Amino acid sequence: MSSHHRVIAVLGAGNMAGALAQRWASLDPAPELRLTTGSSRPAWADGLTHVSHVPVADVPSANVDAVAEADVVVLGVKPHAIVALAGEIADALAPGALVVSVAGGVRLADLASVLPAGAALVRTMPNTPVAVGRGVTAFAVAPGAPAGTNARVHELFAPTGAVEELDEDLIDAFSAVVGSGPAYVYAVIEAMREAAVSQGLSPEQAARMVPAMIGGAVAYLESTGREPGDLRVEVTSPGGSTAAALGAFVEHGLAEALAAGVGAATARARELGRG
Ligand SMILES: NC(=O)C1=CN([C@@H]2O[C@H](COP(=O)(O)OP(=O)(O)OC[C@H]3O[C@@H](n4cnc5c(N)ncnc54)[C@H](OP(=O)(O)O)[C@@H]3O)[C@@H](O)[C@H]2O)C=CC1
Ligand SMILES: O=C(O)[C@@H]1CCC=N1
Repeated sequence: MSSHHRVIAVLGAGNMAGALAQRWASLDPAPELRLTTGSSRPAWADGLTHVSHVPVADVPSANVDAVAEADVVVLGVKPHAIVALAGEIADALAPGALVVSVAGGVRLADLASVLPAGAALVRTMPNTPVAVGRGVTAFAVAPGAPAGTNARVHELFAPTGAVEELDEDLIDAFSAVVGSGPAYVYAVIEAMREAAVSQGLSPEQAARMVPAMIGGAVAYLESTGREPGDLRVEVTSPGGSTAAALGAFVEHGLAEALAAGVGAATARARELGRG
């Protein structure tokens, strides 16, 4: 990480922004990280000398204090609270500070309206695997942001996994697939574990085997570059046991269920953005 990002303030270091902060805290050299929360304590930061934490319940000016001379300011609170938070810290921002929203649904124009004109503002949609450097993040840069803002975002997010610029109008759809996606995968893992146990495997065996199977399937897909449909056919002997399972998936509407879920998430993100 270059000298551009020496001090990172993470305001609202909860599940998502805290996952980003954990990744940045693990870098060598690590930036100085200043975390704020409402009242909760991010236990992962205990004992890390380059990470400070102040809850606003203890120090009402914690957000404004954390922003002073910060190179990057991450706004990590819930969508309904983010515009007020941006307004709260607007006057305290260092000139040129990169302001990063992670809020679902909330549009750049709404954030820009409370920040200094020409602020280096970006809207991002990360996912929680950023904590281990395997996230997938999309971002859109505010129209009035300085040239070079895009490169700063790439540099900041490079250690967290994949990152790509996306038209702001597509970020809600990206959120519904990739931002929320880890939850879908964990729901599948939970259901597969239950199914395994109902067929007689022990809970411990299922807990070990199911994630290893999913990791292996994804690694095989990625390392061969083959199409998932092709790899599916490779497993599915005509008239065999996999075909029986895939037939049951069609009968029970697996593809329709996934499409309905992604549609519902996109619609809900748009609603959240409207407040
Ligand atoms: N979870 C995810 O996978 C993803 C979430 N997002 C977005 O991230 C944002 C946060 O979601 P998530 O991390 O899940 O929620 P969390 O509740 O875990 O995080 C919100 C954080 O904000 C803190 N907070 C509340 N009020 C203030 C305040 N006035 N000043 C400073 N901090 C405050 C909370 O502290 P306390 O708990 O003590 O009140 C908490 O640490 C949302 O906008 C969401 O859309 C985006 C992508 C993925
Ligand atoms: O559930 C949410 O609203 C957020 C956005 C994407 C993932 N979590």
